[in-house]
Amino acid sequence: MSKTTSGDFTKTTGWLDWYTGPAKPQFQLPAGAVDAHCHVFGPGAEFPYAPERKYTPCDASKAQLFALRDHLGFARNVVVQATCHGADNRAMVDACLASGGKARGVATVRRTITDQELQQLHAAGVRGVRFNFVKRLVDFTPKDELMEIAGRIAKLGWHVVIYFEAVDLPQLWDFFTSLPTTVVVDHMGRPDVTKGVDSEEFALFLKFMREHPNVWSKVSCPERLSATGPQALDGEQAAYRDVVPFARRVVEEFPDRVLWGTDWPHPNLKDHMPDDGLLVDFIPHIAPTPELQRKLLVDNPMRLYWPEEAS
Ligand SMILES: O=C(O)/C=C(\CC(=O)C(=O)O)C(=O)O
Repeated sequence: MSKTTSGDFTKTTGWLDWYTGPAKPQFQLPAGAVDAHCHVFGPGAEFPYAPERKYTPCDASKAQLFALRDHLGFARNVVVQATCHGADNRAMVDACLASGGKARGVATVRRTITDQELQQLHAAGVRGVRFNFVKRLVDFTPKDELMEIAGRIAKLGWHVVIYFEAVDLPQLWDFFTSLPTTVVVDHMGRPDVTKGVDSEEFALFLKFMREHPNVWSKVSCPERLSATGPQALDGEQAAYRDVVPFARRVVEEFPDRVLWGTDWPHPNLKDHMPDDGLLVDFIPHIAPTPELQRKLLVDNPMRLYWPEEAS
């Protein structure tokens, strides 16, 4: 059944709604596992979508996110501000506050934010800001504004999450490598997997991580990166095989600097919507040992988002 968008909003034409009734994963997540990349959308009637947004999604509430967390076997979430909410962080903050300490957040902020507002975000559970360079999602923000924000949030012990396409890494390199914080790359910098894991493009990404110990990567979103599938649908236990070598390479070379997340509710997918239970079953293909799984799903996200509890 198609899902709705409440308030004065109409979903973008062709919008794919998140999957209803996901499978129970066959892979059993380690105790304390963190879904370190997911979003909430609205609901629009309560938390209006931003005027500058590039898409209007179906609603995806905090209650629906928490139900998915429990169903899949995660203990915690990191809720990342989605561009459809611009720099209005209220929906993400509301989810963090309602989670009883089980969610932390990544915000989008402008240079006009006051120190007091940053403190309020911190108190709500925000531990990072996201800088988005994907042109179909956001308008350009000057780098001096971003660097100024990075300097301010560094003082709070936060990190910067960056989202970009692989072809843009060379031109963004100098900016990224001068950021003063831990830097977390979304979705491995979106490699073109048809070029192969030994391509120059992916080698540059690995070099970026190798030469900069403050750079981490989310090895998430195979459903976005895959060219040949198979899709995580209909019980498929070996989905997105073309993405596995990329994520596995990153997990094995940088086991202490990787994170994983569902990316629920999967904004802007074009051809299919994955079954989130089967997406979880992707994890042992990229992190084949219990030790790698524990680092990816528990130790690393706890160190970054709940350092006061990390062992
Ligand atoms: O959810 C993601 O990570 C990826 C997105 C959406 C996004 O980043 C956003 O709207 O903020 C994408 O590739 O369209």
